[in-house]
Amino acid sequence: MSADRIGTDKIWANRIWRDPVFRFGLLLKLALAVLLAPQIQQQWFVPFVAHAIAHPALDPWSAFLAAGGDPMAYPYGPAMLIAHLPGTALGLLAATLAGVPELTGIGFRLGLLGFDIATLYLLLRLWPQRPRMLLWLYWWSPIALYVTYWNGQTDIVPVALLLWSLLCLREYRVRRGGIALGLAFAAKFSMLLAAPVLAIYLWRNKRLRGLLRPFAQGFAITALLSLAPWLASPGFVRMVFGTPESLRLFDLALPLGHDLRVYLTPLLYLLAVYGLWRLRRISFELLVAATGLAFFLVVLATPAPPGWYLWLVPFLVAHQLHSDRGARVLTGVFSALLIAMHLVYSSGASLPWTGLDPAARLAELGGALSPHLHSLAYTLIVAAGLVLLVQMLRERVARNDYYRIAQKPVTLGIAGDSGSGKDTLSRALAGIFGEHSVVHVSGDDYHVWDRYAPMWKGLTHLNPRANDLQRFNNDVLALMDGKPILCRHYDHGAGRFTAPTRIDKNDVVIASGLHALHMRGLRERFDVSVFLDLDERLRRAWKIERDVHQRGHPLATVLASIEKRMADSRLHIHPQRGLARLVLRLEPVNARQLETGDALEHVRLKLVALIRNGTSHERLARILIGICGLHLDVQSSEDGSEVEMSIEGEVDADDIAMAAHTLVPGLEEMLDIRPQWEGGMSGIMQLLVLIQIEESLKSRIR
Ligand SMILES: Nc1ncnc2c1ncn2[C@@H]1O[C@H](COP(=O)(O)OP(=O)(O)OP(=O)(O)O)[C@@H](O)[C@H]1O
Ligand SMILES: O=C(CO)[C@H](O)[C@H](O)COP(=O)(O)O
Repeated sequence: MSADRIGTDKIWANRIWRDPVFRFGLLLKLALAVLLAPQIQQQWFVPFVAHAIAHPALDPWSAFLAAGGDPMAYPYGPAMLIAHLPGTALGLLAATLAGVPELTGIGFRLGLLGFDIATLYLLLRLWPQRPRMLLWLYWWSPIALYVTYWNGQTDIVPVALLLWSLLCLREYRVRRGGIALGLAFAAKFSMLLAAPVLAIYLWRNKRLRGLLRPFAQGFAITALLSLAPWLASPGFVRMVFGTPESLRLFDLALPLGHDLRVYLTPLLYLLAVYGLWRLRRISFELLVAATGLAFFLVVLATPAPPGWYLWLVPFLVAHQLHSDRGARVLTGVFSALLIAMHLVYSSGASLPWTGLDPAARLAELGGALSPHLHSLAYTLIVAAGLVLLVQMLRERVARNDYYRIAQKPVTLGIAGDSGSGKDTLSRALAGIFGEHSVVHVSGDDYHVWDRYAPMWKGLTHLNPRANDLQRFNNDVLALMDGKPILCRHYDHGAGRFTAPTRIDKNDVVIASGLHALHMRGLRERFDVSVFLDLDERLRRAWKIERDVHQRGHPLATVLASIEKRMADSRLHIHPQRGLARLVLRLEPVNARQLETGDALEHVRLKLVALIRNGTSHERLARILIGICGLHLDVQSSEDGSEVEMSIEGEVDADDIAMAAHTLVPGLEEMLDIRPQWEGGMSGIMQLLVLIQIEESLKSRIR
C-alpha cells in the first residue's frame, strides 16, 4: 500500500469520520435519501432497476421495453446498472418483506450515497492537504446535494469512476486508470469527453508516454467488454443511444446556408482539446484543470440537464481548494443561480411519507412564470459560469507554476577542462530527467578539425579558435527556442566526424563543452551554468584512464597532450569558473590513494561546491546532514552571495532520492517516473544541480 494511501486512510479514519462536518452531512444525506423521492427515480430509474432484479435477463433493456416499460427510463450503460443493483436489491427485499414499496427507492438512493462517500474519499486522496476545507466544499456542495438528493440524477456514479481514473493516473497505475475510465464511459457515455484530455496528458509528457498504451488498452477493453454484448440489443440501442439528452450537444449551432450548420458545442470542445495539445508539458494539476474546463465549456454551451452540473463539482472543489475567497464566492453565486432556476424549471422530489409534493408546487410556479424569465435565469447562469470559467482558466492554468515553467525547456550549460566529467555529469542528469526528455549538445562535436588535421600541431582543442563556437552557440539557442538542428558528431573511436544528423528539441537542453560558458549571449540564457573544477591530480588520473583504455591513445601521447594544453587551460578554460552559478570540485579525500595506484573507483572523494546567489543552502545543509548523514563544512562570503560547501561521506542513491523529494518536490513532475539517482558524490552533484534548476525556474515565475 502506498504511503500516500496510508496517510489518507488515517485522515479518513481519524479526522473525517469523526468530524461533525462529515457526520452532520451524513445525517442530512441519510434523511434526504429516506424522506425525499425524486420524481425521475420514481418514474424511471427505480422501476427499471427493480425490473432488472425481479426479472433477471441477459438484456434488461429489451426485457423492460417488452414488459411495457417507458423507453425514457434508463438511458445509461451497464456499469451504471451494476452500480445501482446492490442498493436497489436490498431496498426491494426490504420492501417485499415489510410490504412498504417506498423502501426500494430508499435502497436505490442509499446506493447513490455510497458513491457520494466514495467521491469524498477519492477527492481526499487527490488533495489531502486541507481535509476540513475539502469536507465543506464537497460534502456540503449545494450542487451535489441538489442534483443527487433533490433532482435525483445518478451522475455521481460516473463522476466517482472518473475521479478514480484520475487518481490511478497520478499514481502511475495506468491500466487500472484506463479500466476506471472505461467503466465511467460504460456508465454514462458523456464521460468520453474526458478521454482525449487524459490521453493528451499521457502523450505530451514524454516521461509518461509509454503509459498511454496500457491506459488505452485498459479503457478500450473495458468499454468493449461492457458495451459490445448489448450493441445488438434493440432495447439497449433505443433506450441508451436514442436518448434526447446527448442530442443537446448539437442544440447550439450556427446555420450556414439551407442545409448546413456549425455545431458550436463540439467546436468549442475541440478547440479546448487543441489548446491542451499545444501545451508543451502538462502537470497533473493542469490535467485536472483542463478536464474541468472541458466539461465546463460543454455544460455552459448546452442546455444542460441538472445532472451534468455534477460533473463540474470535483473540479470546482479543486479550484476553490487552491484559490482564495473569490473562487468560493463565485462558485456560491453560480450554484445559487443554478439551483434556483432548476428548482422551478426542472423536476424535483416529493415527500412520500407526508403526502407533500413541494416539487409539484414549484413546477406550477415555473409554469406560471413567463418563459422569458427562464431564459433570463439561464443567461445569468451562463454569465456566472463564464466568469467562473475564465477565473479557472486564469488561476488554474495561466498562473499555474508548472504551466509557466514548463512551456520552455530547462537549459543547462556545463563547462570544464578535458576529462573534468562534463559528459559524466550530463549523463547523470539525463538519468534523472529521463533520456527521452533530454537533448545533449557536446562541444566535442564542434571542433573545427578531426584528429588527423595538421592544425593540431600548432593549436590545442582548448583554444576557442579550434572550435566553431558560433555554431555551438546558434545550435544551442535554436534548441532552446524549440527548433531542430543539424549536427555532426565527433567519433572519439575513429577520430572523425560523422555525417550531420537531425537533433530535435526536447524538454531539457544540456550543452556541455570546454567553452560552454565562454560566449556571453549563450551563457546568460542558461537556467543553470556549471563549471567542473576537478582536482588536477584526479583529472589527470581519470583522463589518462579514459584516453588510454577507452579511446585507445598511447600513454605517452596523452601525457604530452596534457602538458601541451596547460597554458590554454589557464587562458581559456579556467576563467569560466568565475562565470558559473555552480562550481563543483571533486577532490580525493586522501591524495595518496592516487599515487599508490589504487583502482580509481576506490578513491574516496570529497565534493566542494561553490554556489553563487543561491538561497537554499541552509535547507540543503540540514538535509544533507539529516537525511544523507554527510559531513559538511559551510563557508559564506561576507555579503552572502557565495557559499562554499565541503561535503564528505558515504551516501546511497535512495537517500539522495529522499533528499530530492524533500528539497524539490515541485520538480518531481519534471523528472522521469523512476529517476536514476546515483550514490556517492555523483548523486550529490545531481541533487545540487537540480536545486539550482529549481531556484532558477522560480525566477521565471517572478
Ligand atoms: N563524478 C565522477 N565520478 C567518477 N568518475 C568520474 C566522474 N566524472 C568523471 N569521471 C571519470 O572521468 C572520465 C572523464 O570524464 P568525462 O568523459 O565525463 O569528461 P569530459 O569533461 O566530458 O571530457 P572531454 O571534455 O575530454 O570529453 C570518465 O571516463 C570517468 O571515468
Ligand atoms: O579535449 C577533448 C574534449 O574535450 C578531446 O581531447 C578532443 O575532443 C579530441 O578527442 P580525441 O582525443 O578523441 O581526438
